[in-house]
Formats: sequence, C-alpha cells, structure tokens
Amino acid sequence: MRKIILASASPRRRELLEQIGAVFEVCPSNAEEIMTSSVPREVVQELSRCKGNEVFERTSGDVLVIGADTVVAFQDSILGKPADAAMARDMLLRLQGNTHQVYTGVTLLLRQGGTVTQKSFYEKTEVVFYPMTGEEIDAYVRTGEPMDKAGAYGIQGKSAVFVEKIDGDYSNVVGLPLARLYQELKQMGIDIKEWHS
Ligand SMILES: Cc1cn([C@H]2C[C@H](O)[C@@H](COP(=O)(O)OP(=O)(O)OP(=O)(O)O)O2)c(=O)[nH]c1=O
Repeated sequence: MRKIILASASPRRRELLEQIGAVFEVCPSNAEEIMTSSVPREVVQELSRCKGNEVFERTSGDVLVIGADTVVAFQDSILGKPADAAMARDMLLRLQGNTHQVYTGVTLLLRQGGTVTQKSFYEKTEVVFYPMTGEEIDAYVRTGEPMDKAGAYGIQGKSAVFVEKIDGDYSNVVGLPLARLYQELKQMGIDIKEWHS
C-alpha cells in the first residue's frame, strides 16, 4: 500500500492539497523546530525538513511525506506567527504600506521499494500591502485571524482587502506552493492522484 502523509497541523495546507485531488492522511509533526540560519529561504527549507523527517521516521513501507513551513520576510526581519495581539499589531504596522516576501519551504520524503529519496525546495511570493490605519489594524487583530499565521495575516481571509498586489504563486502565501509541488512530484515520477491511503 502506498500513501501520502501531510506532516502538518495547518488546515490551509490540508485544503490546498485536497484542491489538487490528492488523497492523503494528515499527521502533524512533533518536531522541535531548530533553525541554524537566518536567511529566509534556508529557514523555511530547514524547518520543513525538521517537520517532514520527524513524521517520516514514524512510517514504514511505501510512503510520501510532505513537510512545509511558511515565513514572512520584511527587510531584515523574519516574521513567524505572532505570540500575542501586541506582536500581531506590531507586525501589521510594519507590513502596511510596504512590500514583503512570503517564503514557503517544502520537503518531500519518499520511500519506494526500500529506497529513500528526499528533496527540499522553496517558493517566494512578493506581497504589496495598501496603507492601513491604526483603527484598521486594531479591528483586524480583534478578529483573531492573525494569531496562527506567519506575518499576522491570512491573505485568504479578511486581510484580502489590504493586499494591493502579489507577484508569484498565491497558494504559496497560504502555505503550500501547489504548482511547484506538482512539478517537483512530476519530476520524481509521482502522479499525486494515483497514490491512496
Ligand atoms: C502569510 C500567510 C500565512 N498563513 C499561514 C500558513 C501556515 O499555516 C502559517 C505559518 O505557520 P507554519 O509554522 O508554516 O505552519 P503551521 O504551524 O500552521 O502548521 P505545521 O507546522 O503543522 O505545518 O501561516 C496563511 O494561512 N495565510 C497567509 O496569508
């Protein structure tokens, strides 16, 4: 039996993977997220590897494990999930009226007929925010939407009204770069719709 496991607790990642017709199980990672770099493209790949590896080690047989991590990069800072409302406000204050980058790193771990292959990649999407008033920021933070999201916003939610434009893959901002994922799997000879739990 071959199966695909999404090593993520993120409901957005699950929805995105469902969108492309994959049949898969969800197994959130308990990995300690250890970062040795402060370069966004390296951070997201490293963290996606931590998450994917921890789940992969708990499996046996033919399996494809997908781990992912998303951060927002603004000037020299990396913004993860805000710890509280004050931090969310502070992040949005920096992002409003400016351009930032969203990085999602993905690690694919494949065991097929006893052979293990591993691959990591990342996608970058540039996002431009309209200016936001202090009142708009406070109201958005009060919705609670920023709290479990990198950079304190969800482009797929109420913050859509503040997004002037994006350059790159939209699904990458939400948490999983679908087109790149499909292309990488294709290169590995995997048709995601042929794999079943
Ligand atoms: C920028 C942005 C991020 N996000 C989300 C995607 C991710 O779920 C989250 C970033 O946190 P992550 O640490 O990448 O993921 P997670 O903790 O939610 O899930 P797991 O580690 O189990 O895979 O921010 C949005 O939903 N919309 C957005 O516009």
